Amino acid sequence: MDCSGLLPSSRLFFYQNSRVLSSQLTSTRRRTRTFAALGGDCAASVTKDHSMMKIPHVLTVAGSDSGAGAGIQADLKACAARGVYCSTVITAVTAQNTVGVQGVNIVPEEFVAAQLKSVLSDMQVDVVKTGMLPSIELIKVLHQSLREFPVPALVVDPVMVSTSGDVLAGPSIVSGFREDLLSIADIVTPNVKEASALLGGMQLATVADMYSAAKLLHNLGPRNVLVKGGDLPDSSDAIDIFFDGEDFHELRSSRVKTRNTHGTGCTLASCIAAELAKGSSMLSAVKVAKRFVETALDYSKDIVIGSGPQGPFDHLLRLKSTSCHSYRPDAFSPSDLFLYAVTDPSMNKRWGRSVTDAVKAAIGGGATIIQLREKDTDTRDFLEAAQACLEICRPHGVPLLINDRIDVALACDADGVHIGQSDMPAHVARTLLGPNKIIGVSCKTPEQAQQAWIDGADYIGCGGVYPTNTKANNLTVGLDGLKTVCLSSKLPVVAIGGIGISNASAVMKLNAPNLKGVAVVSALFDRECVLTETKKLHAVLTEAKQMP
Ligand SMILES: Cc1ncc(COP(=O)(O)OP(=O)(O)O)c(N)n1
Ligand SMILES: Cc1nc(C(=O)O)sc1CCOP(=O)(O)O
Ligand SMILES: [Mg+2]
Repeated sequence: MDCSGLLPSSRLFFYQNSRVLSSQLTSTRRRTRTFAALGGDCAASVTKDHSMMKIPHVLTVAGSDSGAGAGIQADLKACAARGVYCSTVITAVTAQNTVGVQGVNIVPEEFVAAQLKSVLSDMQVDVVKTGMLPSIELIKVLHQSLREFPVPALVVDPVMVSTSGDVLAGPSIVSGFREDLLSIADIVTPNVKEASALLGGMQLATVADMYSAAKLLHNLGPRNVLVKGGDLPDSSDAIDIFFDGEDFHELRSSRVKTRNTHGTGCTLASCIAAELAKGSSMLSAVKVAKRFVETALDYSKDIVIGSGPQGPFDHLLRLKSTSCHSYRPDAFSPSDLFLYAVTDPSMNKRWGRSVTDAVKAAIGGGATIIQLREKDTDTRDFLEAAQACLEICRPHGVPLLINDRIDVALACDADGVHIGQSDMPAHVARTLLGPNKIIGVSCKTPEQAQQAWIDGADYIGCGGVYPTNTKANNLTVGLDGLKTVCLSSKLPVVAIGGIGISNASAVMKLNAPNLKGVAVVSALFDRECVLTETKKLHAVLTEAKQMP
């Protein structure tokens, strides 16, 4: 639904420009990849043809953290890690370390206005991201500057309290956010405490409360809302609720056990801004950002900086990792394996649907990853189908993998491949695909699982858990075989073979280590309504996951 007719004029400007942004930046995105591959800033300076090269640009309007874990410093590092240029407007200078905040010096309004003018009047900013805005007056200054120099998108991180519990903006700031910023924000990213403050003290104790808060916050005007549940007690996952005004998405990542969480909120919002600047859809930007934070926290969980209770983490891990198991920023999150839909051309033909309709319906029902297993399809048709399916998957942030055909994956820039023991060896696929693509390998034994890990795979598919008619002469390993492989695997595992609504729960309740989800073909695609069957399977898996 297009509601732009109902919006105040300044908001209309943001909307129109946001729409332009993604198409404008499609070509920029490709250049960004080359830019990153060549090694960041140097690539720009060695460009020989001097043709105009627009680099995605985020302006952060936030406070300085002397300890450099959060604030402006986190934003700069996050944008650098995501390959995006970042300019800075400093609203306050804090004396801060891993113990807490020792002092705050607010920058005078006129000087914040001067910084905003300097950047916005000269540079082509794609996204403004806000952090610490310590007074209502500063919010008004920002609002006025954005009227004068409109930008394509605005990410509002409503910072009020630091991770150490120190107050960075008083309660009166809430009215500033509500009156001047939320109505022009493309996304607002409060944690539960901030969401509660923005909603007048509403109690937020459960995931259900987060859903209600997301809806209520959306009513205040932002185009999208992300309520972050990292502070909710009693949850093994970090659960965030994303709401775009029509659909909710429950986004999960594993909760990393570490003291080094200072600056996660700033980093997440900056990553969202960076991905938007590169041309991503909002949901995809949020998913990539969440994955980046999870990976950076995991990478940094044991580092020691400072002696206080809240340490910073390391944003620039990518520059330091060299092994084939090193961090790959755009790759893969194990939670993607939750509901893995694998297509089959003969089944889709039997039910009179195209592969694109099948993929659309599977995603609509909650599939978290798609594999195109188009056996016996002509290469040209396979490539066309893959390109069309990528257009469907990308806006939803759902990875698309290609079965067997590395050439097809390379040709359409798919997110990765799934290969078996008689396909190309995984280490060769890794060499061909590079570090940023997802590689899954079929394994029936612990030895194969070990080899997949050595070869640089991202996950393994283990089956057949039950007998199947979909793959001829397939060896059934059973639940016991699955458990044995899961116990030995260093990689996340997805179970496959004869799995459907009636037995998915039994598979998940094995509670085998590393088992992240189920992969299914016939239970989704050899049915009349893919959407209904996917929704049913999603519900079964969600319930099984919640069982102790
Ligand atoms: C998720 C997943 N697991 C296993 C397979 C089987 O792959 P492979 O052994 O290469 O057999 P084919 O699918 O190529 O017949 C899979 N496709 N996906
Ligand atoms: C493609 C495939 N691989 C398997 C393995 O055991 O590695 S079983 C399988 C077919 C899975 O189809 P369905 O969900 O219809 O049983
Ligand atoms: Mg294969």
